[in-house]
Amino acid sequence: MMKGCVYKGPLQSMQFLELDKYKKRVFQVLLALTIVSGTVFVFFNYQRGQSALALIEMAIVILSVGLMIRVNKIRNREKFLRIALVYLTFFLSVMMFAFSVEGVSITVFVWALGIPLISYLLLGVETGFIMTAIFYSLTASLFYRGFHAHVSMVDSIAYANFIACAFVFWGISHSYEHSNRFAKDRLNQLAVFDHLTGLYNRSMVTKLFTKAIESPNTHQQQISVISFDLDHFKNINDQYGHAIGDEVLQRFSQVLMEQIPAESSAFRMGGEEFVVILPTSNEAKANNLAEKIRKAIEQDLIISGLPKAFYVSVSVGVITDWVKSANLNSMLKAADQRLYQAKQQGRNVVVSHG
Ligand SMILES: Nc1nc2c(ncn2[C@@H]2O[C@H](COP(=O)(O)OP(=O)(O)OP(=O)(O)O)[C@@H](O)[C@H]2O)c(=O)[nH]1
Repeated sequence: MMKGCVYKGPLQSMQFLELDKYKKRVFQVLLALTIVSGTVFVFFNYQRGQSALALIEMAIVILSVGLMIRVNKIRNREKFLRIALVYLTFFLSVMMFAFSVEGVSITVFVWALGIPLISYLLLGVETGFIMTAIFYSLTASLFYRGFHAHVSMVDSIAYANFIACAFVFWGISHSYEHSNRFAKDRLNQLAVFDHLTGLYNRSMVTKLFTKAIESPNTHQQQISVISFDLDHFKNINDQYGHAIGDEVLQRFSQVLMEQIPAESSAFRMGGEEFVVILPTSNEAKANNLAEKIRKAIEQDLIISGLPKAFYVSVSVGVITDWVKSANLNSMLKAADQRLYQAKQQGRNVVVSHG
């Protein structure tokens, strides 16, 4: 079985992880809650003579209003995470300041339970973990500094409950964000790659073709589309079963990945049909590549579990066009017509004219 296929297409440079909409929503909710509760606390703290705290709270309310107006326009994931990190650091520092104010009620520490929740939901697993570790440690030291002298007054069971609760909140936030990321990665994978062969799936053709022709300095160049269709594949399934048929598809995909150059991409279009997009190409280059792949497949294909090697061949259609006039649909259509001619000519051939 083929494992760990190396993708040669321009995957690395593509931003698949679009800005998580839910993180944006969490941020908006946090901002809204900060504006409402912050305004209440500004009045409350001003009334009881805590003007320094009231002033800092007012600053965070104003900052939150500003961000609330801007946050919807942020499209870039990294930028969003940077802003969220700076905001949350400021927000949690204000919380720490509130914990350290002289004469503060012990109940104010209950707000610390929200630290892992907002850190993980906004910033993800790694940064969420670091933020929680830092601000939980600060909370613990501020609690110790303010209350250790009166610790006999504190109900020790309530104290233990609070600590246990803090760790439960941390653990749940961590595992939730972790499984959420796993599910998101899996979804991205399913949306992009064919599950059997690991090649790009059909839905990626338009995206990667557009990316190839829109790359800088390609305007004066040519691009090729190569269509492949395994010959008499139905016979393989009928003769050896679908599992062996699947293995042939995987082995062919492996050959494709080994042969195509780094800047190109390979797709499984469905069944036993494959396409390669070859940027910065010309007719000779595309033809040579198609021939090389056809010959590589023509060799004995050794499949595990079978008593002897058997032959597999592929028919190929090639089309090359100038990038400035290239159109994906017409190129795919032309490559398929040539592929059809290859089948008509008896299979196991490359057709690049006609
Ligand atoms: N094992 C396996 N078979 C598949 C898969 N998808 C499609 N097929 C089979 O691929 C076969 C395609 O057969 P045909 O379209 O008749 O083509 P062919 O036998 O290759 O004949 P030519 O293309 O004319 O050479 C069918 O038997 C499908 O069931 C798959 O994922 N796994």
